[in-house]
Amino acid sequence: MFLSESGLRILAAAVLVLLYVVMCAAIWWRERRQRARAQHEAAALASAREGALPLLVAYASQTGQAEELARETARLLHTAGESVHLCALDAVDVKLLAQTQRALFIASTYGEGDPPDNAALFLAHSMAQAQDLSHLQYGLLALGDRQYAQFCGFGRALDGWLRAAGASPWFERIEMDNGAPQALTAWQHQLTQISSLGDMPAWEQPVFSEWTLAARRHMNPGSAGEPVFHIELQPPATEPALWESGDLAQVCIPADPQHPREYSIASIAQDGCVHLLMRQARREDGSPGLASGWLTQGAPLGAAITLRLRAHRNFRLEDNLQRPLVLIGNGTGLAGLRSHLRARAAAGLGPNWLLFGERNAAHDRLYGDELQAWCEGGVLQRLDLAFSRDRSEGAPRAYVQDLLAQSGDVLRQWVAQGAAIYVCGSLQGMAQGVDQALHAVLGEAQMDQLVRSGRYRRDVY
Ligand SMILES: Cc1cc2nc3c(=O)[nH]c(=O)nc-3n(C[C@H](O)[C@H](O)[C@H](O)COP(=O)(O)O)c2cc1C
Repeated sequence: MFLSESGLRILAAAVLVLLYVVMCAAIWWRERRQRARAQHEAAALASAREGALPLLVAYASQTGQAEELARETARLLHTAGESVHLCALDAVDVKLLAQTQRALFIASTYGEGDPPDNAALFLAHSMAQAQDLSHLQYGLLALGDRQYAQFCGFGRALDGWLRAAGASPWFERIEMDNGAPQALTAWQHQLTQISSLGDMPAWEQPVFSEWTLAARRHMNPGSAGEPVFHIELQPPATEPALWESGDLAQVCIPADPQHPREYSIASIAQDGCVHLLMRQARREDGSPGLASGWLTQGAPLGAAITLRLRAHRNFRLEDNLQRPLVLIGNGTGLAGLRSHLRARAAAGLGPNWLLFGERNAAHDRLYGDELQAWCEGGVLQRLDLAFSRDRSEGAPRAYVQDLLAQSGDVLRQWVAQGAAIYVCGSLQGMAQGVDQALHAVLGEAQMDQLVRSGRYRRDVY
């Protein structure tokens, strides 16, 4: 039996609608399962030792390393029979501290000795006042990198504040330089001392697997900046590769396997492979950077890449899924924003507004066709681009933060309608400037409220 042309069209439309319904149902089902799992985890952690005051495990984490260590710490203590309260430092206030007798803090440092975003309010409010914490015993693991002048700056400040408030450290602050395993061993040792509940179960090591370098495309030929590449990595056939938009990929490179590099994922799980947007870094002698040089140039197509997906909860959509989104970034920061836009396009969610900055329109329109198609298809309700080097003689350079200042009224409207703001890209220059512009347009109180409610999220480096 043959169908007429209109019959075929109806059939094709019906199949499309069916596929769409199945995809929506799958997304809904996955979210339901994730929510149930999170509730179950929280209830299980809290109920381990009925009656005992829970041990507080609080993390200050920007890209999730401290958070990951805090989760593993909480899991171990819980398995050892402790009742544990796990949360971000911003969720800790004076009242909670007054009721807490034992606490573990795991805190990283950002900017130049600054706290991560999810500890900024704690610093501004709780740490700004003197408190009596003489009832509190605590342990502290500070994460940092000795290449920065203010090594473990925030962890040290937190430790100093706790001591000044009369809290008693169980042990001297442990400082972890760039993920050094010795610090982790010292931390694990201290945990066995604190819990005094018998042997601690083994710490779960992160598991890497072998992915395949499947494609690589030069994105900005002729650019005044360093070359940028779109890279596709195929998961191993044996493993389902699941991640959420906003998550990170950790890559181990052969020349430096002890220090995995982290990149924002530019694709979504439905794409079937991880996309990265990577700029080739240059060393002082002009040679390509160790990791970016290998991934953008050294490794041949088909090469095995040792990779692990890492949840980046601070930058996921989570509760903001149904909200309007304002996405702001520059350069390769488009990666994290693109994953959100692809997720929004797949789920048919909006409205979305992208503000993006690069150097020259002629060479640096990263994913330009895709952005154009999203504008035409309605995925992007608004697209504002700032090309800093395309300026008329004598005019000042315009950056993405300047676009924000120009669109103040529109931004205020979007936020009034419940929008969440996501920023991805370089901290120096872009994210700091954007933060100042947002404060100028929206005001302190509104920004405080956005941070508190998880509507201002950043993946900045
Ligand atoms: C933009 C940026 C700024 C940083 N600034 C500092 C710093 O001032 N002092 C420091 O010790 N570490 C600094 N670090 C290193 C982080 O603290 C370190 O990578 C940490 O492991 C990150 O943990 P997290 O993923 O929990 O945020 C910085 C890292 C980045 C990307």
